[in-house]
Amino acid sequence: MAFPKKKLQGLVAATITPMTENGEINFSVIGQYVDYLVKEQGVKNIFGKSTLGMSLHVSSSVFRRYILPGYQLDQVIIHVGALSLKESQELAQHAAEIGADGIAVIAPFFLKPWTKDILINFLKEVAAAAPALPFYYYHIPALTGVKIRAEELLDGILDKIPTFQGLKFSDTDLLDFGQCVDQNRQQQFAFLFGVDEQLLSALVMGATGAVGSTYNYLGKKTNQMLEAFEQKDFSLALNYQFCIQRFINFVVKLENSKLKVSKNQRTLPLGTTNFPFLHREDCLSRRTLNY
Ligand SMILES: CC(=O)N[C@@H]([C@@H](O)[C@H](O)[C@H](O)CO)[C@@H](O)CC(=O)C(=O)O
Repeated sequence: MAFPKKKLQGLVAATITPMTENGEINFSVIGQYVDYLVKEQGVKNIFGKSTLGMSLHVSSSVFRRYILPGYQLDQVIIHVGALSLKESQELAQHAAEIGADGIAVIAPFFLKPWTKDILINFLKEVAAAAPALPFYYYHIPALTGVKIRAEELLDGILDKIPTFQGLKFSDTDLLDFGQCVDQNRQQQFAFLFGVDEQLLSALVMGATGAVGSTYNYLGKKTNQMLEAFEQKDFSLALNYQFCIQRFINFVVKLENSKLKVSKNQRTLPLGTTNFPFLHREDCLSRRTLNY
């Protein structure tokens, strides 16, 4: 069985994909990006080929850059979900070759698995293509349209996928999430929550970490919330969560207004902007972060 160097916990940033003006991947800023995450946001794990970073469109070879020695990242998890099993297996093998610390897979979303067994068999085949890598199931039903409950999927999962290491749960169904934790207390699974504005509720339900887009720019603030929670200062933790909620609401409105572009304006594809660097100062105004 594969075990990670250490259990994946704390914050994991879903990576953006830095682009040049010409729409090419901007490899030259990746070092700076990682430095910024580690030193300014206190985030030491990344989730590559994320939903935020246009997962299915970005070549996994980009992530070779993040694994270079000297980058101070604890773990690099690479999402290897794809529409075909073969492609997903190739991505899994590639992730192993480039030295990733784990792989994650979403449910195929075009020809969807309609039972738990079909989904498990798909995941099992992908996991088997990288048998030395910890495997995470990426549950994001709103985007895949696959509504199989995570709790059902996790039932007996180690018999099928011995490398199973945890769940990335990007859904607001806290009952399902809580049941996953409750029914797997004997296991050392990582329970990584993926709805950043609800993280505090998930911590109460037993989340061991979080994967999300906002840790690119709210990592520091969210780490303060984790610290307050750890210290059992729940009132302070709640203040942080509300502050984070207000901020995300502000960013979503800002992004929506940017998407309303006229016919002649050019816009970058979703998730490929250099947003955290461009707007950080504007967004971190006292008004929005006042808690
Ligand atoms: C639907 C979606 O993109 N959810 C985000 C959240 O981090 C989300 O952006 C955040 O909670 C703000 O709504 C993550 O769960 C997704 C993620 O980790 C990824 O990009 O792979």
